[in-house]
Amino acid sequence: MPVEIGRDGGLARIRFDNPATLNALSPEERAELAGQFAALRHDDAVRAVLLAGAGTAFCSGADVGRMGENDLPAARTRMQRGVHPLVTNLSAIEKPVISAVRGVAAGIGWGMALASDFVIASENARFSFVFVKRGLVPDGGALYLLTRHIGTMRAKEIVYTGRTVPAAEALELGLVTRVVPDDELENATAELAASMAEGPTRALGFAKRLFANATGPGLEQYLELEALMQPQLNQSDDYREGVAAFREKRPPRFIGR
Ligand SMILES: CC(C)(COP(=O)(O)OP(=O)(O)OC[C@H]1O[C@@H](n2cnc3c(N)ncnc32)[C@H](O)[C@@H]1OP(=O)(O)O)[C@@H](O)C(=O)NCCC(=O)NCCSC(=O)/C=C1/CC=CC=CO1
Repeated sequence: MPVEIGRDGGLARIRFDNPATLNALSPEERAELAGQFAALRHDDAVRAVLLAGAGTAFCSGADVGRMGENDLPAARTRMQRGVHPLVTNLSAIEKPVISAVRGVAAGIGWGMALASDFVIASENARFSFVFVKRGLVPDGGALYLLTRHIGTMRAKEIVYTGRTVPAAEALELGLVTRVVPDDELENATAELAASMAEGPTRALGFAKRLFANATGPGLEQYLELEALMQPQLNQSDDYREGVAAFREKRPPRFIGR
């Protein structure tokens, strides 16, 4: 199973486990994960959640090998049923969620980390919204979350270039909670997760809901707009080229439509 679920007292652990693709997620795995997030939300025995990746990466986002084209209605349905529940169900877990990021966190992989309450990164962690390189906009609420964390000006530079943000810069920007040496990542996150799992779960959950409503309109409203745009890009020549370029291991040659 490429997504592993484990329990340790009040702590639920989720591990993305497909190291050959840097833990990319297929559509089926995204659906499975969204279901797991919904279950964790309603499980009173769960008091904190830890997300991590197997091997050298956190998660490289959607499996590009599985990225194809859909007609407009199908692409919209896929966004609303297959991508958005991942981030809405994760954000709706009213318990502390901790992401332990080693190596790559890209695309929806970074989106899930951004939707967490704590991001503990190892010194080799690197974050990127590669969407622009595939001719797409960031989805799963990534742009919304990034803007809330660092403001529009800095978010635009990261989104428009699709560049990689190394751990040290992510810390400076306020995109991660802490950076630790690689060999301390497990201990640092286990300690934090254990203390959160022993916390006043209800108060922490309410604080989380207040944070979600502290600035601007809600994530769900934003996602409606996203679901109008990404399906249109899914039909474009530049999307086709972006996916082909990744598969053929060459830079994309975009034509602007
Ligand atoms: C920048 C990278 C993340 C890391 O680069 P690097 O460290 O040089 O590692 P690579 O050599 O490129 O990768 C090692 C192997 O893993 C395979 N791989 C990596 N990422 C993926 C992936 N996402 N899907 C499938 N396979 C992947 C890679 O091919 C290598 O395998 P081989 O050794 O056999 O060749 C870089 O890897 C990279 O850019 N990866 C792709 C990132 C990406 O485009 N993610 C998807 C973004 S879109 C998204 O997340 C979500 C959605 C939701 C659904 C629908 C539509 C859009 O978006």
